Amino acid sequence: MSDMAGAEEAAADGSAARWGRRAWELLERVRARAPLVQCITNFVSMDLMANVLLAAGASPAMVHSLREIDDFTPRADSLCVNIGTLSDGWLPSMRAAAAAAARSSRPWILDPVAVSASEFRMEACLGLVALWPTVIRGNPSEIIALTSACRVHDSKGVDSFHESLDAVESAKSLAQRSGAIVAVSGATDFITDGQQVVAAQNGVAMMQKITATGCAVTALIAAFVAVEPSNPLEATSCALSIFGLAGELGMEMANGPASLRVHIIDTLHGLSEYTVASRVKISLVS
Ligand SMILES: Nc1ncnc2c1ncn2[C@@H]1O[C@H](COP(=O)(O)OP(=O)(O)O)[C@@H](O)[C@H]1O
Ligand SMILES: Cc1ncsc1CCOP(=O)(O)O
Ligand SMILES: [Mg+2]
Repeated sequence: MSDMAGAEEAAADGSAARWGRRAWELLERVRARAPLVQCITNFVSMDLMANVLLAAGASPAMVHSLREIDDFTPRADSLCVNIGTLSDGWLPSMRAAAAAAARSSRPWILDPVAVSASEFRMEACLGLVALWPTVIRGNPSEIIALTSACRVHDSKGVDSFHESLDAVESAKSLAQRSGAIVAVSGATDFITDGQQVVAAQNGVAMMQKITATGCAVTALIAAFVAVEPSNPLEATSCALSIFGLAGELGMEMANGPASLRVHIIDTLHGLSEYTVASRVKISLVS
């Protein structure tokens, strides 16, 4: 091996080791502090989202009545807003909670589920993006559609019909315009602040066959950002990688999507320092 190749490998190893330690540090912080994560989310995802947050050590609360926002949102450590089953009744709560979180300097995270499915969803999301989300996490089709503010008529609803790499430029542009960290999930998750791009490469394809895994990882990001609000780029990258790692290890015991769902929750609960430090795959792309 040449000196240069050796130095590059050492640098890559050093960076991988640093991300492994960082992911463990933030998971430990979530376990120690049990951040209260307010979730205004779709009916499909409520159970998985709450269980993923609990398994990671956070404290979920599905609180969505407009009449509770002023009392509750400023006391939560972070807020997760998910438009998966959007209705006229819930949109004012989402707006009020996002504004309350921003006012009380609490991080809040947006999941623009199926944003291109209707004019109603797109307008709602654009309005929410204007309320300064800390992070926006979507699948590639959602991030591309939201960035161009366009309705894609061959949309597949909540599932993506693009690869995550296809959405990196859109993600950068959305991050620059919104001031949010933007995360695109997929075989490789890409996370950007509009300048730097980080890749998180844990996960298994079977995770796409379980409804609400995307919603659940967005809530996990909310928990990680709650304990590391000053560096949402790193917190988001670590949350995505840890969730993917739970998927990888869970898949070793699973027979299909239903048992994988259970094993993801169990694995997340039991992750050890050694496993996280040695298996997290995060790298700076640019
Ligand atoms: N092909 C894949 N290989 C590995 N992990 C994947 C793959 N597709 C999605 N994931 C993971 O599954 C989770 C949900 O992502 P995704 O399916 O893109 O979101 P959504 O459910 O919102 O469409 C993420 O943690 C992501 O990293
Ligand atoms: C099936 C479905 N329909 C409305 S919301 C929802 C869940 C979407 O979950 P995810 O975005 O994590 O796949
Ligand atoms: Mg989704």
